[in-house]
Amino acid sequence: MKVLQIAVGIIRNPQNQIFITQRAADAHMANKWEFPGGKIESGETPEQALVRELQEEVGITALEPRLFDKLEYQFPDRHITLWFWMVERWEGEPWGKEGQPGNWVELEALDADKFPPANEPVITKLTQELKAC
Ligand SMILES: Nc1nc2c([nH]c(=O)n2[C@H]2C[C@H](O)[C@@H](COP(=O)(O)OP(=O)(O)OP(=O)(O)O)O2)c(=O)[nH]1
Ligand SMILES: [Mg+2]
Repeated sequence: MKVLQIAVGIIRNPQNQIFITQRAADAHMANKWEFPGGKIESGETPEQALVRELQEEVGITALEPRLFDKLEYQFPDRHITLWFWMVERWEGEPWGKEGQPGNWVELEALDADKFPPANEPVITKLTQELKAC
């Protein structure tokens, strides 16, 4: 059983849009949409991993990310811990740097069915927060 720690960024602009990317057809959770990010490597803090992954995958440097949520999820073949960072300031403009599709979507239009099942609670939390504003 694989045990993985994952750091991902919820990249949110002032118009309440979120930048999401699509996973490759040959990856775990193939073709699902995701918050960009990836595995925390040994010796890295979750925040360092987030900054590195966002540079590698979407070409931005996250500034002052804040931890929004931390979730555990058991897949049939792996157990993951997801660190979700809210990223509201960054340098550069996000794009699908590894050739993956990327899109800005309205926060209220985020569809949990298009994401891996592990993301459902965080998507609910995000859309509820918006209603509370
Ligand atoms: N990036 C990302 N991964 C997610 C999300 N939700 C979710 O369950 N996952 C899972 C899918 C994968 O099993 C794992 C992330 O691994 P990854 O494939 O992005 O890892 P990585 O970027 O380091 O890629 P690699 O080069 O090691 O393949 O977490 C999400 O919103 N974003
Ligand atoms: Mg990744």
